[in-house]
Amino acid sequence: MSGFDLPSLTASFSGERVVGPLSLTVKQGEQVALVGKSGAGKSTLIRLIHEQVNRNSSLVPQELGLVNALPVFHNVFMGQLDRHSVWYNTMSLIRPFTADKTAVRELLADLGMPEKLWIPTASLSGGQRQRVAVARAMYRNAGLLLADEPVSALDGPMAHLVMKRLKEYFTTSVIALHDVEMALTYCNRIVGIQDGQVALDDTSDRLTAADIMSLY
Ligand SMILES: Nc1ncnc2c1ncn2[C@@H]1O[C@H](COP(=O)(O)OP(=O)(O)OP(=O)(O)O)[C@@H](O)[C@H]1O
Repeated sequence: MSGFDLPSLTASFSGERVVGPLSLTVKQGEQVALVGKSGAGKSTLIRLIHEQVNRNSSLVPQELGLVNALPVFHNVFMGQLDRHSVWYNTMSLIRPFTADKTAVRELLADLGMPEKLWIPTASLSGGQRQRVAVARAMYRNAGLLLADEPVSALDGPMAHLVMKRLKEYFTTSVIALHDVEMALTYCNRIVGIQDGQVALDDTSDRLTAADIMSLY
């Protein structure tokens, strides 16, 4: 499964509705940017989608979810933990297999940080940590990418490199983005969220930055 059809998405905190009720259908091949002002409900919506599709997605959460005590290799390898036996995962913790080391090193090279394979994750910069979370999602290689501001800590050229890689790697995606130009460049559909509801839904080629800015 890479697309999804979720008819009834809602989320509340302390009895207050912050998302929905709304329905969202994403077809295979759609690369969807979720846009909207801070607090509109984008992260909550990504969490709701992830709860429903779970194992069938590669997730880049805003808070990254890295294990600081482990080197970069192991954090990226975690993307495939549920695909291996307990024995294989334990062996990989102690002495990783060559095929996995090669695959993870190649992913890191694609993201501009090949030399960081054995570096403790705690010692990385914010932008490097964000790319480790992106590499973990790529290593998982599920049909659907769910990403919450995956390039927010990266400088311009690096942000473009990572968005390009994500676009090449995942044919179907839902990505929360603050950068409107980035959304129009790397996604073929724009879904605008306002007060927890869908306020805009169109293909990128029919929208301008000004159309999207009306949400802010
Ligand atoms: N754990 C929580 N407890 C209480 N309220 C929450 C919680 N998480 C989110 N909210 C509320 O839900 C609403 C939507 O938040 P959400 O994080 O989904 O917005 P967002 O569009 O992703 O914002 P941003 O662009 O700043 O990340 C906000 O009003 C927020 O305060």
